[in-house]
Amino acid sequence: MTIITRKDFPEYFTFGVATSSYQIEGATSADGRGPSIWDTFCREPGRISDGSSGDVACDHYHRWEEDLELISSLGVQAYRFSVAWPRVQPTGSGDINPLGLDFYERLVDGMLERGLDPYLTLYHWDLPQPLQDVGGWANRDTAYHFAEYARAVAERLGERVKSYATLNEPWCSSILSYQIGEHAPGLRNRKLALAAAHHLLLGHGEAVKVLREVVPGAAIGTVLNLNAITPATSSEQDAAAARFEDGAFNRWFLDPLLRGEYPADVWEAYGDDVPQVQPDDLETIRQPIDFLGVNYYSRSVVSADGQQQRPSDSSYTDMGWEVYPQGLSDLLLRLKADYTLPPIYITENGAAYKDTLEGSAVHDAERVAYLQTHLAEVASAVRQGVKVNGYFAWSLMDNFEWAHGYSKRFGLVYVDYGDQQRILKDSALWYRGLAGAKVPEL
Ligand SMILES: N=[N+]=NCCCCNC(=O)[C@@H]1[C@H]2[C@H](O)[C@@H](O)[C@H](O)[C@@H](CO)[C@@H]12
Repeated sequence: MTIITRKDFPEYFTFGVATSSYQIEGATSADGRGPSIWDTFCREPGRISDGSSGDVACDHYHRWEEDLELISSLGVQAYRFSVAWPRVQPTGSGDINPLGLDFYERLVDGMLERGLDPYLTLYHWDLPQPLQDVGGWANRDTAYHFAEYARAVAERLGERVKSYATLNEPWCSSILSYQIGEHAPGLRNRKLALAAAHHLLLGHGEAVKVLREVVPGAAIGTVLNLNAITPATSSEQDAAAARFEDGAFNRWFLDPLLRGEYPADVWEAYGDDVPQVQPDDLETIRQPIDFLGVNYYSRSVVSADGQQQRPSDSSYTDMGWEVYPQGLSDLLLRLKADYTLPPIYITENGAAYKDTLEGSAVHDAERVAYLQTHLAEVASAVRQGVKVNGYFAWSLMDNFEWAHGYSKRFGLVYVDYGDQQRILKDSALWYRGLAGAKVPEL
């Protein structure tokens, strides 16, 4: 296995850890927070595999200082977190809740006091429920409400926040949520899903306009989950299926954002389900961004019969995702070849494994290997000329893993949900050795 060290990365490279509001904060009714679609979804029987919710999660809302100390102890330079829209604007429009903004102001100032760069995500899936009551992202108005929410956050936090990402993984917020139904609001309607995807992209564009006005000195971008996609065999049918999957999963978001157009082949295939696009929408969506966040976990091996293939010579994480580090460099080189790109951050990469607590240790060798091999691919892509400015491990700590509840652990830090103890896993110790290493004299 390639052993990587700090000198495999450029001097400017940022190492960080990432979380999201609904997955770690808990305190879902504290200080004026309104209900989100995930509060609703978790109460619907059968939606969450262990019947849990984010009501308590990692109790980060109350333990935020301890957690900032924990992040700082990992030697990272940056912390990627998200703001809960329902804390800031409980109904999703109209009145702003100052107590909600107070929490994030405390958090950001706490980061700065510890020398941590705040990387803020405005939307990591916790849509205020009142907006869903009138259609959610399938309703075009939500895009405009999102921009006003972005204004409220940026006006309070300003340029103390180094980096503002508008969305996290719009594919998940639309297709996984409105078509596949695995995530909140749990609908199964492709037309609504494609409308939601369009309005998420439109909301991104409207928010970029607002952020350019309010925080002109901050870096502004967005975050996509992207896969490397491989045909199962060399047959033309499988190659065509892989091309379509790439169009529907990757390009459906990359092309509007970076080229101002939807992929024509996929658009054609969607027929009457395609979204209603107003004349200026794509110009709004394609506004220049200062970075593109890429969340990479695995690759897709696609066959014409639609079956997800599981190559037998690969290993798999506890999510059943293939461990395929080369897919990350393949993806980055493909992005460089096919698009005019802003700098990239790997805003999420990590793995769930069945962790066991042994005294006060967790020997998560598989996760260490996963991180090492994927970071080696990032270093390789950088050597090949891809402008990658940083890497955020998913996740700082075990947390609420959406439809899997607390049954899947992605953290570098183990969370004992019984007493909320945080325990560094071997992967945290390993990551500290890399992220916290002195930058080599050039
Ligand atoms: N069917 N199906 N799905 C295939 C694609 C699912 C992709 N899921 C992600 O990327 C989510 C991202 C999220 O930001 C974070 O909040 C999640 O905790 C991690 C781990 O799950 C990843």
